[in-house]
Amino acid sequence: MSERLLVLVRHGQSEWNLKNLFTGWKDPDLTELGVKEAREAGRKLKAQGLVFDVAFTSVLTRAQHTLDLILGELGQQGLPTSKNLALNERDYGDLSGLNKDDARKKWGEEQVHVWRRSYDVPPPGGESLKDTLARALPYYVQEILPGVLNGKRTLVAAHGNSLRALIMVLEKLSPEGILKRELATGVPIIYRLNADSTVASKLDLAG
Ligand SMILES: O=C(O)[C@@H](CO)OP(=O)(O)O
Repeated sequence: MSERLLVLVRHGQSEWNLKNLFTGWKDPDLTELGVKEAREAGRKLKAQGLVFDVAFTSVLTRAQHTLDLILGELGQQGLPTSKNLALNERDYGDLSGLNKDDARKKWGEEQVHVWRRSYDVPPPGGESLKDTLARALPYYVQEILPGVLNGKRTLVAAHGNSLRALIMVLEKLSPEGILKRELATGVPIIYRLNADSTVASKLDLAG
């Protein structure tokens, strides 16, 4: 049976993660720690004996830089890679660039939590997770999943919320279930899929 391998990894810490700013479609690069996290992710995947046939990422620097660093650790620079806006972080609209603690003071903890983690409530001028899923899921189903089911060992380096959208589908999470799901920066999650595209196994390389 061919290995239906799909690895998801959120980018390493970005300059705006460090400054606690809503980022969305803004395009900061990785911090030094983010670079280290990305390299460590590559080392962990290499230690698992993994080799990839194809990679996917967003059009944002922090995800592309993370992917490059991971592939460097794997000795797989130049791996065929698709870069697409469909995998971009959720657009935080009017909140982009604002400090998250300042936002909590202005609008309250609960409202900010709803904007950050709920399924269908968008931040002002931005995308809800549902909106993000509406662009990420078709891309996953049409561009990523067919290769995985045909045995192409696949690596996806993207963002906290675009990956939460995919994980909601992969792990069949409800809107309540996805509410409390967080993705650490630079921590690969290794999925192996069944022939019917459901999850056979999941390994989170945290710690
Ligand atoms: O600001 C953002 O774009 C995201 C990811 O960094 O933040 P949050 O985790 O609050 O959705």
